Amino acid sequence: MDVQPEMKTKNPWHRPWIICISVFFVAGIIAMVVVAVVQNKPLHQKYKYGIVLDAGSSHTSLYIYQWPAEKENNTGMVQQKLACNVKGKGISSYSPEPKKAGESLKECMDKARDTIPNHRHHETPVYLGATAGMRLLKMENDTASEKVLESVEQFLQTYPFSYQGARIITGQEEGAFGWITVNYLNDYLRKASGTLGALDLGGASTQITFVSGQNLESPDNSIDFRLYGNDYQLYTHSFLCYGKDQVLKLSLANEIQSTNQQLTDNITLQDPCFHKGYKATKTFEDVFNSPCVRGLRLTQNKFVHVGLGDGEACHAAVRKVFNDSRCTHSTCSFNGVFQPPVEGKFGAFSAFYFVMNFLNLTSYPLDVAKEQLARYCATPWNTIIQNHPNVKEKYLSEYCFSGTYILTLLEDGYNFTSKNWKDIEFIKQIGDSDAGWTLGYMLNLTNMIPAEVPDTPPLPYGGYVTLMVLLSLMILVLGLLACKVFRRPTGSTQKEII
Ligand SMILES: Nc1ccn([C@@H]2O[C@H](COP(=O)(O)OP(=O)(O)OP(=O)(O)O)[C@@H](O)[C@H]2O)c(=O)n1
Ligand SMILES: [Ca+2]
Repeated sequence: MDVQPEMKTKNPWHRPWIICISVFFVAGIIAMVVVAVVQNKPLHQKYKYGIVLDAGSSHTSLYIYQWPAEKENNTGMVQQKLACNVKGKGISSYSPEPKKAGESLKECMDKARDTIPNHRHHETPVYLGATAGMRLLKMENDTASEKVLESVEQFLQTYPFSYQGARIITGQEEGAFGWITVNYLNDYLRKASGTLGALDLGGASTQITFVSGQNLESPDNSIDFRLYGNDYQLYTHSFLCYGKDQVLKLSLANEIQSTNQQLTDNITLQDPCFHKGYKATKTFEDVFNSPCVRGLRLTQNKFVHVGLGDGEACHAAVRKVFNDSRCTHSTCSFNGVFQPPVEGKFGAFSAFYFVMNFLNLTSYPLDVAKEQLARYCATPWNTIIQNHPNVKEKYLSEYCFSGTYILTLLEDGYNFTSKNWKDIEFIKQIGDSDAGWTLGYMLNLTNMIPAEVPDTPPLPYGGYVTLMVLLSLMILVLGLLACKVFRRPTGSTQKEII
């Protein structure tokens, strides 16, 4: 019968306050675990947005960028959400009817309005930057370029976004922001170890930008940045008129002028850069209607453009668009422009990529690329059309010329060699974002690339919560163990009870 008092003393759960404390302990732990799980669960992200329109010489593209709202100042957070190609030609082509320049953007702007959540519209900045096509129009006709810009300005302001301006960006900006884009997307800016040079080829201009350890002899070619605590001295140059469409005009004009034929109707231009069997009637105006092409201003007269398909002769013809004379610096690229020797790795994008990718030449050594291109140029026009039934004939006819121009520009112009050719990577996108100047432009204008490294807590938030829960669990277990040890009845007390 004396068993009963012994049981009562040994089982602590019969004491209400112990039950109470235990319930609170367990509830506390459950609460902590729930908080940790909820906090660490990927949040339903709230994004902010920015829109940049790239008004290029050949066409306009609209880009929507997005980034997590609460991580505005963190690095590497901005991504491309949407790219929309505006139908038709570039805005500079609307100079005879400027009103239509603005309206041409409607489809893509409507798409932007539908893509970005309504409650973000009013705070979403919209920028339009125009490049070489508008630079040329401004040179030719300042009033016409103002009217085109006014037209796009007025049109963009009819949308509910935060309009931030439409302007012609400089060649230096185009080069530098392209460099920022590719280095931001590769996450090279926070690391002090190496950056990626940027090569951009458009329809009307081309840019080369890289970090050079050399003394930059010409101030026009030098840009300094301090980004994430690192200083960069960039070499950059933009060659107006050396985009692939303008160079084609330059080259045709050279060839026409060297035929020594009377420039009347129906002269024949035998062109090594077009395929054998290619024949088209073109007007002199098509060739001479640009401020890049000096000399003749013949209007309605026509010529017959006939292909010869001779890669070597094409290379010789393309070389003539570079003027190698008079370099007043220690080293030059071409046309007397200062350029230190190329250094490090390069990303080559826009038409560098479109053309080299079409020709399947993105991953060969220079010598092999030259051989393959010569073979492509020698392929008869009929075969080319049969092999690419879905490519517009105008574009198809120009790839031999464009490929030859790209190899010539890189080797003879920028002085790449077969040794450092492998340092050029032909890229379209990095992750899901297109390589180009637009992202860098927006990052700069929204102050999203700080000069100094932003202060960050030593632990990420999720890690912090997990650590706190683990520590609490450990303290709890230790507490319970301690309770058990201290409450274990000693032999003498047991005896007393018995
Ligand atoms: N898929 C594509 C897209 C474009 N192009 C050609 O590539 C050239 C350059 O295109 P792009 O880089 O878009 O030039 P723009 O930005 O319009 O010109 P710029 O930068 O000189 O203002 C143009 O001749 C265009 O016809 C191409 O061959 N294949
Ligand atoms: Ca461009």
